[in-house]
Formats: sequence, C-alpha cells, structure tokens
Amino acid sequence: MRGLDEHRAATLALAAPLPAIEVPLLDALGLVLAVDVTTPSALPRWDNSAMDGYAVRAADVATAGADGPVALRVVADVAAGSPDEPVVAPGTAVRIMTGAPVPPGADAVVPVEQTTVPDDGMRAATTHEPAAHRWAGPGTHVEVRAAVTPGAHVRRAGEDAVAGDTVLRAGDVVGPAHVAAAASVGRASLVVHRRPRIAVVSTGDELVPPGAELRRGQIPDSNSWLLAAAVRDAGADALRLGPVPDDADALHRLLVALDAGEHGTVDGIVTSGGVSVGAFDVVKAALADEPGVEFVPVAVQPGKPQGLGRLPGGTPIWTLPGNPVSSYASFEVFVRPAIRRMLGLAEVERPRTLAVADEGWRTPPGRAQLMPVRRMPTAGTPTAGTPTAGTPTDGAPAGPAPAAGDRPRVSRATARGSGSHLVARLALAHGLAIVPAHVDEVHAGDTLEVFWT
Ligand SMILES: Nc1nc2c(c(=O)[nH]1)N[C@H]1C(S)=C(S)[C@@H](COP(=O)(O)OP(=O)(O)OC[C@H]3O[C@@H](n4cnc5c(N)ncnc54)[C@H](O)[C@@H]3O)O[C@H]1N2
Ligand code: MOO
Repeated sequence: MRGLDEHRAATLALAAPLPAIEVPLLDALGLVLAVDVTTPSALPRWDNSAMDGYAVRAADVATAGADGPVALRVVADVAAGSPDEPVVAPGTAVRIMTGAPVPPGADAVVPVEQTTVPDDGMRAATTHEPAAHRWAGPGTHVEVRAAVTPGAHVRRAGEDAVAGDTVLRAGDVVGPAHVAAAASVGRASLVVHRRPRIAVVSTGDELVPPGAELRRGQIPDSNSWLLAAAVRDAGADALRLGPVPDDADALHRLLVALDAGEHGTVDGIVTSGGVSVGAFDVVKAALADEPGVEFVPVAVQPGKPQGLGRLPGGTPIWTLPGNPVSSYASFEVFVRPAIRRMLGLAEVERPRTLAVADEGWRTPPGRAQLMPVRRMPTAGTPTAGTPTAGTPTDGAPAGPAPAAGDRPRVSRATARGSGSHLVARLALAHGLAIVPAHVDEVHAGDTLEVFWT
C-alpha cells in the first residue's frame, strides 16, 4: 500500500497554477494575484483636510483660546472634489471639508467645533462650548477658539504610499481590502490566476437525486453534492454531474467528453464510487485502458481505494471511493490541496494545530487514520509539546503552537468514529485528526495533529 504522504505528493504533482487573466475588480475576489500592483501616484495625491473646518495659517491663530478667539476673514469654500485653489493670505481662512485639498498658504485646519461665528461668541465664552456646526461662509468672519500647530488635521500627500510603491503583492488572495487598494490606485481590473473549474461525477446504480422517491436498495446521491460543495469551498467552480449509472462505456464517454472540453473548460475531474474490488466497479472499468490513470490502495482509513492520473487530453482526474466519509476525507487530503495550487496559492494546506484527545479509540493497524473530530467547549489541560499519538504526517507547517493549557480538546465527532458510511453526523466534525499509521491506539490525553475544516 502507498503511504498517505506519498499519495498526497502524487496528487499535488497533477496541479499547477492556472494561467493569469485580467478580470474586473469584483470578479477577482477570492482569487490569487498573479502580478504585483504598484501605485502610479502618491496616496493621498495631495495634502488634504482630515476635518470639516477652516484652512488657516497656524501662525495666525497661535494665541487663540477658548476665551480669546482670533477672528479671520473667510475668503472661499473648498469642498471635497473642488479643483479651486484659493490663497489663504495672513488674517484669512478658507472653509474646508474633509478630503478637500488644502489651499495654498494654509498649513493647518481648525475643526469647526473649535470655532464660533461672531454672533454666538458670547454664548461660547460663557459656556466654553462653542456652538458646533455653525459656519461662517465666505465674506464673513470666523472666530478661532483654539491654537493649532502647523500640519494639524492635514493628511499629507504620500502618507499612505508614494508613486511606485507596491500596494498589492503577487500571491496574495484578493479580499475586500485588496479591491479597495486597487480601486484607490486607479485600477478597475486585476491580473489573477484563473479560477479552476472542476467536474464532479458521482457513480452508482443505487443513486437517485435527493428528494426523489426511493425504492428498496436506492439511496439519495449525497457525494456529488458533498464534492461540489467541497470544490466551491476550496475556491473553484464546480460542474456537478451525475449520478451516472454503473455503465462503464457511458461513463468513459462522459469522461472523454469532459477531457475534450465538450462541457466547457474543465481543469480537473473528481469521481466518487466504483473504485474498490466490487464486481461492478464502474470507474475502474471505465478507466482500465487509460494509460495515464492508476489505481492504488493508500494506507489511510477512510479512503483506501484511490485512483488518479491524467486523461489523454491532459485533464487531471481523481477517483475517490464512494463511501461518503471516505469521499470527504479523500477530497480534503488529496484533492483540495491540488485545487488550491491551481488557484496559485503557495500555502495549500488547511491550518493545523495540536489538540488533546478527550477520549481514546483504536485505529486501523498499518493505516493512517483521518478521524472526524469535534472541538470540546471546555478549556484544555496542560500537555506535552509534541504529538504523543505520532508525528505530523507530512511537511505541512503546523499552526503556531498555542500555550499547552490553551490547546483545544477534541473528541470523535460521532461515537462510531471514522466509519466511512456515517455521513449524517459528519457535519458535527470541526476537523480531521491525523493519526499516523504506526499508532494503533489513541489514549485520552494524547496530543493529536488536527486540521480544521
Ligand atoms: N472486498 C472488499 N470490499 C471493499 C473494500 C475492500 O478492500 N475489499 N474496500 C472498502 C472500502 S475501504 C471502501 S472506501 C469502499 C469503496 O468502494 P467504491 O469506491 O467502489 O464505492 P461503491 O462501492 O460505489 O460505494 C461504496 C458505498 O458508498 C455508497 N455511495 C457511493 N456513491 C455514493 C453517493 N454518490 N452518495 C451516497 N452514497 C454513495 C454506496 O452506496 C456504498 O454504500 O469499498 C469497500 N468495500
Ligand atoms: O477506505 Mo474505506 O474508505 O475505509 O471506507
């Protein structure tokens, strides 16, 4: 049997970052930047006001105080968006709004709350509470009731970035803040790795769509939904097909058509079912003569029977076992990282941490175990610093080690553990614990490596 890590490496080797394309800003959300974004100009572009108030010469109001206002003649207005450049000469002020360019001559802004207009000055002098929001318009006088230092309430040009600065880096995932940064440097589009489109094909004569009436022997197809959801959750688009009956020729025709682009762009195919040793194992039969596809047992539970490779047109294919928990766990460890690589991500693994087992269980000898686990609500107890139920199963970096006392406690998500048919309760799991192949039993209090889903 092939080891878990060896098979993970083989599946990852099928994937490479997809080509870069230019897309409108919002379409880039969740995708990975393929090139850096630089700003062609300074941000802010010019000195501008951080407050609604008056642009002044700080020296003019150096003596201003609550009880000793300095009167300035208001000569103009500058609202945000105004191209005007009225000069602030000594003894004058310009009414200015937040974001408007600071006019020539001014070197500070006095917020409106620190001013009065002459006819309410008396009230302010008595109460020390200037009447906020009373404005002195052009042609009238404003009384400044606080001194300001040069630069006060002025947002300097280039404070955020100077021309040529890199504001977004290749490899970053585009989120709302990236969209904002791109827009603010004048970009209406971004160059990102194309989003993968993954076909999901479930197989089995027993399968009917969810909600359809069931006769004895039939069950709802849950895997095509599970896998399509997992594909989307990984960041790709899903083309959900199936359930396809146990007809190897028909399935082969469908896979060939997908590989040939007859269903649109398909960057990978995931199938479920029909890969074990059964008399009707349709996926194995359909791909038996494909030289680029191999079927291998992997030393992992659930998820032992696996197939992978490339179809003649180059499309990667992962054939996952049909038991739902096996499909789920196999997707997590074998397919998701490959999709994440296609997206252009450098870090393709789920976050992992150490956790403390709240209970013990036996594990299959000679096979790694992927145990659906649930985080317990209680605080943890101190533990040692390395997994006591084995070591990490591959080179993926563990998350930052939390203080031992903070380590989460986990129990099996269902009392029946990692049984590969236990789909109804799978949603109780918060993650998968990876118990290494050499461990035959987990004891309560052991530390385990868990990746959180
Ligand atoms: N003699 C042996 N039998 C089995 C072995 C073995 O080594 N020797 N391995 C077992 C293991 S482990 C697994 S995992 C399964 C994998 O079998 P297949 O991939 O061929 O899957 P199927 O036989 O098609 O289905 C298995 C199980 O899952 C249900 N299923 C399938 N597809 C769906 C779906 N889309 N939605 C919901 N449920 C689905 C199916 O009805 C079966 O119950 O083989 C073991 N047997
Ligand atoms: O490998 Mo199977 O997936 O144990 O149920």
